[in-house]
Amino acid sequence: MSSAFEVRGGNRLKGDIVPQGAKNEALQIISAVLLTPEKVTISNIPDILDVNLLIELLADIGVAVNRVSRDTCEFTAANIDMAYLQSAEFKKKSGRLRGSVMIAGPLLARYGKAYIPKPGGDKIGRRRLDTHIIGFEKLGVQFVYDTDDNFFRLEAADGLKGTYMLLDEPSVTGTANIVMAAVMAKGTTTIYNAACEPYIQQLCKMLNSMGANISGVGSNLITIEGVTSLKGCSHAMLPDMIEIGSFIGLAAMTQSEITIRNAGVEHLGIIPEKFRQLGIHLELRGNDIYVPAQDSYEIQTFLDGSILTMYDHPWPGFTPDLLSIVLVVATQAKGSVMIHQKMFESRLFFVDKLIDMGAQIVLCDPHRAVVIGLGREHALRGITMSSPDIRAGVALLIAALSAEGKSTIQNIEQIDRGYQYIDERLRRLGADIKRV
Ligand SMILES: CC(=O)N[C@H]1[C@@H](OP(=O)(O)OP(=O)(O)OC[C@H]2O[C@@H](n3ccc(=O)[nH]c3=O)[C@H](O)[C@@H]2O)O[C@H](CO)[C@@H](O)[C@@H]1O
Ligand SMILES: C=C(OP(=O)(O)O)C(=O)O
Repeated sequence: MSSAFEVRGGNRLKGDIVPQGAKNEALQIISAVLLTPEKVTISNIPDILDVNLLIELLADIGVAVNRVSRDTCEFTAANIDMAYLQSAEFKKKSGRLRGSVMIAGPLLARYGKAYIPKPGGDKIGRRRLDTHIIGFEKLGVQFVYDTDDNFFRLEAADGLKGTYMLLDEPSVTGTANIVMAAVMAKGTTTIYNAACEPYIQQLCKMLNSMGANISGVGSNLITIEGVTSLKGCSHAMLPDMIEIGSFIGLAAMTQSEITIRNAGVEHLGIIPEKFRQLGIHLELRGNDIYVPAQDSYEIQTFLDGSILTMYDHPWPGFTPDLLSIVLVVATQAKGSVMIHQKMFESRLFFVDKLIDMGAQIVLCDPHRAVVIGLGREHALRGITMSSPDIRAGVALLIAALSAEGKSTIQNIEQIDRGYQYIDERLRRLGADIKRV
């Protein structure tokens, strides 16, 4: 696969686009197939690098994988090769994605043992696993951590026992991991300060359909009554809300009229409102989102007239994964906004590329950037740049599509990790983009 996008900016795009199945839901759901020896059928799976890698990893461990169609897979985890989990190959492959960390919870539930090599994912700041490990410990797991290769060996010698726990922070993958570990623990597990975003809700819904007994779904207090075994099920992934937010931003930035079909609007929480705060018009039409072509958009101020701040917060707050998109869209707005990325400390450095393109941004510190919108007084100019992480990569792509002239975006594996056939789908909307 080639590794750069060549983009000629300035085209107004037009048409319909259907979001892919959600990447971050898929990573949880596909890990959960390890909880049963029975067949689990999963549909609306996005065809993206991270998800394909996780599927490959499961196949390596011994899960029978039958790809029924491009977006549907049957998984049967009847025989698991626990020895493989200590191999150099497993460590290497796991290190290529974040989601690999979530195979630990199900393995602990089923076999009382698991191994976590240093996970991959975006290099966007420290990404500690304390919430996962401390949660497992509370369930009766002992661990040994090898600092040389960042390898956790986990074992519940006396089995897992339900308990009350108050999480240090509402970690998304941490909550998923602990829930999966607890579904077959003895007795009742109560998790307070749990993450409660739609993907966690989807995971709990799936586990309940497999025979688990989870209540409090959608809240930050999850109660799990342990059961002895789980059975197979079918599950369909929600549309990817981060992709949906990216398309809203793309439409506004390129002055395009785009309809995002089957957007799962009831699961989007505060996302549409955040784009409206940037002055972007969008209409929810049934399950679709219609974004009209807009010559300009004006960032709102707070009620007292002071400059708007947009910051990330655990669900139902605004996801950190859309702050890079909001930031790039603000560069062509009228008005100013402070972007405050509270969760990750290295996610805003990509603004230097936007500044090179002509955007007016002050990076105050690693967490905060002030964007002074150009109000379309002049266009950004195309440059050659490299994509540092998945969302910054797409933010740069959006900038390039709106810019004057040619841009080259290198390191697009970062974008391919999370956006399915993105060049092909954007071309269908009229974008001038090719892989080189
Ligand atoms: C595979 C997957 O699903 N990845 C997502 C998941 O990562 P992941 O589950 O790894 O992220 P966590 O929820 O654990 O936390 C993300 C970061 O935010 C910090 N933190 C978290 C909660 C909090 O209240 N305060 C705080 O500072 C954590 O210390 C950590 O550095 O959730 C993140 C937060 O939505 C998203 O960016 C990732 O795309
Ligand atoms: C940070 C992200 O992904 P990961 O957790 O897989 O690195 C993301 O999806 O924006």
